[in-house]
Amino acid sequence: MSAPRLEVDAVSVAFSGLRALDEVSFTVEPGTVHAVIGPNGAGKSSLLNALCGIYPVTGGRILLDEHEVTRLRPDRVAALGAGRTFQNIVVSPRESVLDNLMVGRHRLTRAGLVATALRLDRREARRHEARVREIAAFVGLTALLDSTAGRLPYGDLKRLEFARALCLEPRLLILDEPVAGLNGAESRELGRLVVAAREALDLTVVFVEHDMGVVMSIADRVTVLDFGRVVAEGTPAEVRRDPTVVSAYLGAPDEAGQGEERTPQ
Ligand SMILES: Nc1ncnc2c1ncn2[C@@H]1O[C@H](COP(=O)(O)OP(=O)(O)OP(=O)(O)O)[C@@H](O)[C@H]1O
Repeated sequence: MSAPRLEVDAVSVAFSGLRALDEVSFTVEPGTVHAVIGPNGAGKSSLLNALCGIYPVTGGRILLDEHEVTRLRPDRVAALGAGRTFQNIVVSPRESVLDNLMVGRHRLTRAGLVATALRLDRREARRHEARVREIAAFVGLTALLDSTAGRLPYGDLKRLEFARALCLEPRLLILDEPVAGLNGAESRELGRLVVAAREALDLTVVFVEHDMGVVMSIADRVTVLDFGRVVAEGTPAEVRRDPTVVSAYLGAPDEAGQGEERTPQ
């Protein structure tokens, strides 16, 4: 299975009168890394939740290749190959890193989560564990596989979440603020891993991120949201120069040169 094309066509999401997304359209070409940026409350998380079937879409269409996923339940969207991480880390703190990653495999097991919980057929379990170990090595978690997830430093937890999304064997990888809270070196490393995963696993990637350094260095294209609408789209260089983006989001440097924008790396 190859990297899919994602088409978001005039998608709206509303909460009791509030339009979190207002006819948002953009296309993510197969095998590309696409960033969604915008100020707080712009609708970025609502967009990811709409893509995954978590938030009901009130208008428009979402297509993953030829499949319309607009009104599918989250498990059906996942079955078509969408795997994601969340803004707030969601791991089982008392379980080991390995067990947290094995849970990421449940979509791929014959009977789903119940079988995972009840213990898989031995041979199938060994096959899944071997794959999980490969992914852990790819993300640099091998030495931590037996560690209790709840005791990991924040940077390792973020990598665990990323690895768990990869364990779903997604074709479309959706990341909500993958580097939030990480220091510069950790952010660059995770950014590098996203690009490496895209290449090694033939993925299409959509991510929301506030760290402009990472956005500018790993995204092929960027969609900018403000008040639930697309205000700009283009390559990182184009978006960076767009006057609407500079005033709405990046922040023009003030007279003392203390603008909000973070320097791309
Ligand atoms: N479940 C919900 N119920 C009601 N309103 C919601 C819900 N989720 C989001 N909203 C509203 O929709 C708008 C967009 O929120 P959203 O979380 O998508 O923005 P965001 O761009 O992800 O912000 P941030 O960068 O702070 O995460 C906001 O006004 C928010 O209050």
